[in-house]
Amino acid sequence: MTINNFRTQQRPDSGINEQNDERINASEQGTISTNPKPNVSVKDDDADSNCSANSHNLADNHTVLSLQNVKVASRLSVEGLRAKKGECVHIIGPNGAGKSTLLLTLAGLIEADEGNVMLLGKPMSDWSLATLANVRTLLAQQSESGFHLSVKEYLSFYATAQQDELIPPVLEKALEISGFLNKILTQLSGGERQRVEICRSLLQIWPQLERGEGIAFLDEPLQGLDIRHQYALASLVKFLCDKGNTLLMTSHDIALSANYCDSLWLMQKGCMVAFGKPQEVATQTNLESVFECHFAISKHDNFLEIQVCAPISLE
Ligand SMILES: Nc1ncnc2c1ncn2[C@@H]1O[C@H](COP(=O)(O)OP(=O)(O)OP(=O)(O)O)[C@@H](O)[C@H]1O
Repeated sequence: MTINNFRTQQRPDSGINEQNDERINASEQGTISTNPKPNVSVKDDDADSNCSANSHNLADNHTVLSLQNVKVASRLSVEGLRAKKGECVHIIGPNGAGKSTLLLTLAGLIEADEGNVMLLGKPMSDWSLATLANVRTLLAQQSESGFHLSVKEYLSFYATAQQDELIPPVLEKALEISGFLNKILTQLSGGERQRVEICRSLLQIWPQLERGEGIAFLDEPLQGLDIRHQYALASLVKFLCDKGNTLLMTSHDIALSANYCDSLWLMQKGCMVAFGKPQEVATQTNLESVFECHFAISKHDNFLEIQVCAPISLE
């Protein structure tokens, strides 16, 4: 298949990025074994429910995304959350906590069994996937394309005709892709590949991101990146949010997330156990309870330092 033929058919990864253009029905296996009893301090007063940080007031014009009483099979149960325009949200929690499930539900790719998910004031069920693709973008985990294309060919599917450069300068600065534009996708290293996928996902809605009207969901974008590119990506995400875009990303780097987000969402066993300002959520009590290991937290030059400070016992 030639590139031109290909272009008229579909974007090369459309089957991956939009999950075969079908919303996943939530009634699948997978269990949350027990309701978590997070011995954590959530910032709201009435936190008696095992599985709830409190609902935000959702009646706010600046709300881009919100959900209420959402349940996804036995994988996710969240009472109320919202993301405001320009907000940079990082979602943390142990493996299997429900971070990806929440992200995909908010992105409209998993249909909730119960509850309401609203995007820009409209119920998620009223959005077609085709329209959604123009409003928000998603970097899924394992979203690598296996096509025999060069990086340049691959990214050109996502660039708009109005773009002066294939890769806008700010993306190039953070992701540094131009050095391997002519390489074939399958011949890139894992981290290079991830940088291309991040670029691809942002190019998909670049005009909206430039106007400060974009919404992006990035599932573990730091995966595979070296430390400088991790922090460059965090800066890029923050930069885009400062322009008015709303970005949500999952992360396993608690320290990075706590320093680079406006709101930190902490999940455990399918539930949101705390959310809000990073220094209020990434507390020693919360982190030790959820991750079941010892943390040392300190602040230097306004930078939160968070590290595991004792070996994990295997006995
Ligand atoms: N397609 C699926 N069908 C059924 N259950 C699933 C499916 N995908 C994930 N699960 C289950 O849902 C729960 C939450 O998974 P999810 O991928 O959202 O966690 P996560 O916090 O993103 O984890 P990780 O940090 O490992 O990526 C887990 O118990 C998982 O086994």
